[in-house]
Amino acid sequence: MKEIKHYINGEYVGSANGRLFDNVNPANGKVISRVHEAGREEVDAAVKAARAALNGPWGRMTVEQRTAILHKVADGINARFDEFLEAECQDTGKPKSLASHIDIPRGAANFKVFADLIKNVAAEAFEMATPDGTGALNYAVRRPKGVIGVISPWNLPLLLMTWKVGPALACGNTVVVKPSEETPTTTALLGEVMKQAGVPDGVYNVVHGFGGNSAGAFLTEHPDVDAYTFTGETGTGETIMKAAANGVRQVSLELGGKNAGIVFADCDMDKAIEGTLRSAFANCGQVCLGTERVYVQRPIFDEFVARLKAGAEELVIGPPDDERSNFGPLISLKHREKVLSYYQKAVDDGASVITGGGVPDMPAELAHGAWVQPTIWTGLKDDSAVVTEEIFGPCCHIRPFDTEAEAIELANSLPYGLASALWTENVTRAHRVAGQLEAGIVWVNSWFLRDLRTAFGGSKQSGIGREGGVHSLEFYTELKNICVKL
Ligand SMILES: NC(=O)C1=CN([C@@H]2O[C@H](COP(=O)(O)OP(=O)(O)OC[C@H]3O[C@@H](n4cnc5c(N)ncnc54)[C@H](O)[C@@H]3O)[C@@H](O)[C@H]2O)C=CC1
Ligand SMILES: O=C(O)/C=C/C=C(\O)C(=O)O
Repeated sequence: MKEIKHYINGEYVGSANGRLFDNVNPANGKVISRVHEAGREEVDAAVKAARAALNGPWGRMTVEQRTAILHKVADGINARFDEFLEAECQDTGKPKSLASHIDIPRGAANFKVFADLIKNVAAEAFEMATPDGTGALNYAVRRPKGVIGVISPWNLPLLLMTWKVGPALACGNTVVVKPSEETPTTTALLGEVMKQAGVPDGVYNVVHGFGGNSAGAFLTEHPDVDAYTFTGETGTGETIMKAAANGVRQVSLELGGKNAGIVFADCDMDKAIEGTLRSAFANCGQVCLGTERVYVQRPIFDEFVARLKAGAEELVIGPPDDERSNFGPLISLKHREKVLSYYQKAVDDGASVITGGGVPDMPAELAHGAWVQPTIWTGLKDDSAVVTEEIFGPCCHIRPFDTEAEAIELANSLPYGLASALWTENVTRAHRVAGQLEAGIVWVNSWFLRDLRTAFGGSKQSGIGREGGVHSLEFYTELKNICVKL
């Protein structure tokens, strides 16, 4: 059986504690590899290697040298595209048709975009008057923040890990990555690409393991990490923030959501249906930006529900290699238990199940997979847990509304504020409503349309800080002001 080891100081190493855990393909329940679980010893070695590389070859490189290497990393991912695709789809069970268009290309793009950006962002300068009349010049320079702890989730493993590692390295930092225990493979594979691209040893380190009382906690408790970037559940974000408070380390947190879609009667129905189908069901609903609450203006409510139901029932449930499949399993049987508990709760709370609500019949070879049906409900009260809590599954509740003000109030009613999707052909209404939604990202007549230069992150309990474009550079660098008396 294949073993997945830590990548520390440019070498693949096993755990001194001898502990390994299973990596399971959620499409069929088969163990695909055994993964070394890091103890404090490996985490410490990874942080030390990262510190040494920061103070050594990586820290001494010019921006041009560094960014040329990061372009080679992107090229290296593309050169081994099929290997990354296979690994990502085995770990997650997601359709290759999805991962080949989103996960793997974005893995490469995350290095290219930030390598180019760092070369083209100017820092500020201010001339000032002084009492003696000679004046002074203030100018700012950017310096790497240091050793960055990267803790990443399982839903878009390569995409979300490189979304952090790309800009962190472009800015001259070094990293210790703790990928999700569910999806260790592409993060491990990236070590080989880094080595081949000429990234000095110690710049990119990977430790595997779980969260609490394991690699995740050991990393956030390590005193020699300068900042943490995390994507995942809000509760985990709180735990990481508390650990980072020791030593006053900065955090960038992209957390949970319970995103609203608002569909006005003046929308283009075809676009609204297509976009809502993707936002509710893509990646089996395991996208933090996904829509789990859909508010539809009353005159088009029945038609919208009927058409979304028809679309959901046309999804092709199947394993990654099946070219027709556009709907894979959940990440694990454990996660399926959580999702199914909400499916049951919806029924208990009196929902009308428009479609789905259970587990699909699958052929024998997939019977042990974490399959679940795409599900749509109507008729729940606004305070049902199904409508207020992040489920992170392929499901949505649709509720009618009458006025624009009511839709805005409903959308803003929860403590989350990650993303919203708005469907209307009235451009004035689009701007008016978008401006009032309490969310870090608002899509109008689209969903998951990403320009990597834009600010990305959540408001309220959906996160702290923004990444993307110059905002990533803000987080991954320290701005130092130098004041020169002339
Ligand atoms: N992209 C997103 O917004 C994601 C949201 N979730 C949400 O979180 C729920 C639970 O899924 P999990 O995988 O358990 O998410 P999680 O937030 O616990 O895990 C994400 C990452 O954090 C690490 N982690 C967990 N506890 C930690 C700790 N105490 N210290 C340091 N690192 C820690 C995990 O090992 C993993 O690498 C899901 O049902 C979903 O609602 C999960 C994954 C991604
Ligand atoms: O496009 C991105 O950078 C991120 C997309 C999705 C997430 O952040 C998520 O699902 O957590």
